[in-house]
Amino acid sequence: MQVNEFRILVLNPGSTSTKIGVFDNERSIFEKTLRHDIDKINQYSTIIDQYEFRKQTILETLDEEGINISKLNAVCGRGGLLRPIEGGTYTVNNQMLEDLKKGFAGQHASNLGGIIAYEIASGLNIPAYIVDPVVVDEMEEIAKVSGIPSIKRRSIFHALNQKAVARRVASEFNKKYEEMNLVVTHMGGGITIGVHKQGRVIDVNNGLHGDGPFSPERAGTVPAGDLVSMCYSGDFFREEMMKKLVGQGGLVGYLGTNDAVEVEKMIEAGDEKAALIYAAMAYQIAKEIGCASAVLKGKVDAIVLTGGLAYSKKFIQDISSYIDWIADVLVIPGENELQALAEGALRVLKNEEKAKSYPNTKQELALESQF
Ligand SMILES: Nc1ncnc2c1ncn2[C@@H]1O[C@H](COP(=O)(O)OP(=O)(O)OP(=O)(O)O)[C@@H](O)[C@H]1O
Ligand SMILES: CCCC(=O)O
Repeated sequence: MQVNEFRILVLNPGSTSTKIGVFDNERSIFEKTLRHDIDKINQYSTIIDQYEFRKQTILETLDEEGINISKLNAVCGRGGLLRPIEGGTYTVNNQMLEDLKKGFAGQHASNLGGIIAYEIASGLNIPAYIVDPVVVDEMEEIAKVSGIPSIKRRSIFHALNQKAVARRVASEFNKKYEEMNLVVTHMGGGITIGVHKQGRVIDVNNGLHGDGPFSPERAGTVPAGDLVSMCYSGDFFREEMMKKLVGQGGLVGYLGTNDAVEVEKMIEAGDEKAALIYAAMAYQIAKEIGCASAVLKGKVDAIVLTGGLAYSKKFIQDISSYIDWIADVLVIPGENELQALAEGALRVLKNEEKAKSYPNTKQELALESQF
């Protein structure tokens, strides 16, 4: 390593895997997806209980790969369901650890990111960070009004990938992220459409709890009156209703799979129901992009499509046919979350940005968990 080069370990825990990477500055020198046996995962009653097992698996893998962790300068994990905070790189502190452990805004595998990063980093006396967790909240007040006074719209979305992709697009335009107006659509297991106005995501659908287009495994917005009737029908427990929204909604609910590749095979084989549902998912995404463009009053520099579904030419064509009159449509398939974590930590290590302290404000600290 040269002077001014920083070695960063990055960790992105997902529901059945943990993606890890080691970066020398922006350059990846090692990346691996550690797949966890589903029976092993199911032995633990909560996500937090998986902490020791996942940490050991990471450390053993680094050892097997001959990566000497004493050479690390920082560890950076994907942040989880914390209090709503603005985007950026945060130092993992005691309040954050407490909120991640109890799941301040719910249980999510990414809650483990900050905890494991902290545990590895503190043993090495180096800093631990998280970057752009799913609860990044830069929404304007007007966007939070729901129509029922006791319900506030919430910002839960693919902040890490959306912001990384938006920065990349800005640099392709030779501009700063803060100079661009972008509509960024992440299309994975969940789907979120963010209105990026000059470096802030001023409106976005809550991709986790039933809002926006339906997705491979989530229901998105559904007719509210019918949902209330189902809840009170006596036919379903609360957990069953929640699963209809997250896990068993969307493509899973209609077609029994969350795999869009599989759905495209069904369509090629002449399955008309699959064709209708897949077309409806593209239609709902396009409608949401239209809404996001209205928030920007039509001043949209580009529409960006990213996430796993962006690998599908058919799906991209279908969405584009509704929205390409609004602005150029840029396609950046997949997600680059490990790179984004490394870059977030690096901006701080190089003193280009100051690490933020969690929580940022007294109002954030005063919030009470609803979970
Ligand atoms: N080549 C492809 N063509 C069509 N669909 C694809 C292709 N590759 C991946 N997908 C689909 O993308 C979806 C998964 O996307 P992704 O991997 O971004 O999700 P995830 O990481 O599990 O969830 P999330 O992005 O919400 O965190 C699946 O429906 C998968 O079938
Ligand atoms: C919407 C938050 C990220 C996810 O899909 O789990």
